[in-house]
Amino acid sequence: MLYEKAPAKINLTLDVLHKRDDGFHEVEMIMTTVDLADQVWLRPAHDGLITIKVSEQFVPNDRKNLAYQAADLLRRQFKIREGVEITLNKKIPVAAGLAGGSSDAAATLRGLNRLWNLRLSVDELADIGAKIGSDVSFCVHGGTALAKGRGEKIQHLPAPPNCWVILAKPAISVSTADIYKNLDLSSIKHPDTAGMLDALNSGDYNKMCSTLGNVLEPVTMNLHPQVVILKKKMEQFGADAVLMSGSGPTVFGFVRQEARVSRIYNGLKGFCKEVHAVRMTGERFILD
Ligand SMILES: C[C@](O)(CO)[C@H](O)COP(=O)(O)OP(=O)(O)OC[C@H]1O[C@@H](n2ccc(N)nc2=O)[C@H](O)[C@@H]1O
Ligand SMILES: Nc1ncnc2c1ncn2[C@@H]1O[C@H](COP(=O)(O)OP(=O)(O)OP(=O)(O)O)[C@@H](O)[C@H]1O
Repeated sequence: MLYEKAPAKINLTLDVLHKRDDGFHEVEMIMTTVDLADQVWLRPAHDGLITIKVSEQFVPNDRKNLAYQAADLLRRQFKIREGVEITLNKKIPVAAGLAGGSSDAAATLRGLNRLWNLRLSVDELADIGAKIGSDVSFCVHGGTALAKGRGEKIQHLPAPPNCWVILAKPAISVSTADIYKNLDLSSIKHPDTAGMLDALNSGDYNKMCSTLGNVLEPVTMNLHPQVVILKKKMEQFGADAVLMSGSGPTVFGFVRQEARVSRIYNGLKGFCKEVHAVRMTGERFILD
């Protein structure tokens, strides 16, 4: 049996440049992995079938699961006869804007590359991942990156300055497609992507805090006022900067002072079930 870690991501920036002819949006976003991760186990199956066992009741255990799609794609492309039993221990909140499903798919690609001895590079795996979902390429690489195109064009960046990240997910589910559909391209307030790149290149914590921005945040907030309330609470409890990740509804806050972490965490726990205090790992997956 083989193990792979599947970490969550957060968006430090998310900008939409325009809508493309294929219906997707051209994005420019800076993402980084955090140390909240699903656990993925892969066991060879000699019956030639792909099966999914998943700890979370609301996550599909059939071909709708992105990890299934990852295995299926690799099997077809490389004409593999063997099957695989994929066990997912979900730790990342589902439908949260944290790329949980995408990261499971990415971990499955990395793991099967080893299990089936395919000798593919990270870039090759990321290209295959792009066929499954826009976030999968980034999740194959991990670390910190600027993603362009649909999200699949990756440029690596230095890890963010060290701090705590408090994640809080309100008890609602958000459909990414719905949020993009409700985005009004004529009224976008673009985030300062260049400023965030400077902040990362110079390791400037305050600049990172002041250049956080996500054009999907007002869209999700408009549909789900709980996100507005959560962001305000996190600011009131003392986070240095707060933003919604991806299409939401998870909100994250940066904190440098250790003493404030438990205050914010405990304060949020009072009315929000899913709260995590994590760190940005900057950990990139490099295959040998
Ligand atoms: C919001 C983000 O998570 C930020 O990282 C991503 O942009 C979305 O990534 P994802 O969930 O992997 O998205 P996909 O599964 O590829 O697409 C879900 C839906 O979101 C919309 N979508 C997604 C990505 C993109 N660049 N433009 C889009 O318009 C499309 O309607 C698509 O049908
Ligand atoms: N392995 C998986 N883990 C979680 N959800 C999955 C998985 N495979 C498919 N799904 C489906 O995908 C939906 C979105 O789940 P996911 O946790 O990936 O969302 P997300 O965090 O918003 O992702 P993203 O940030 O990439 O948009 C779920 O409601 C579920 O039905």
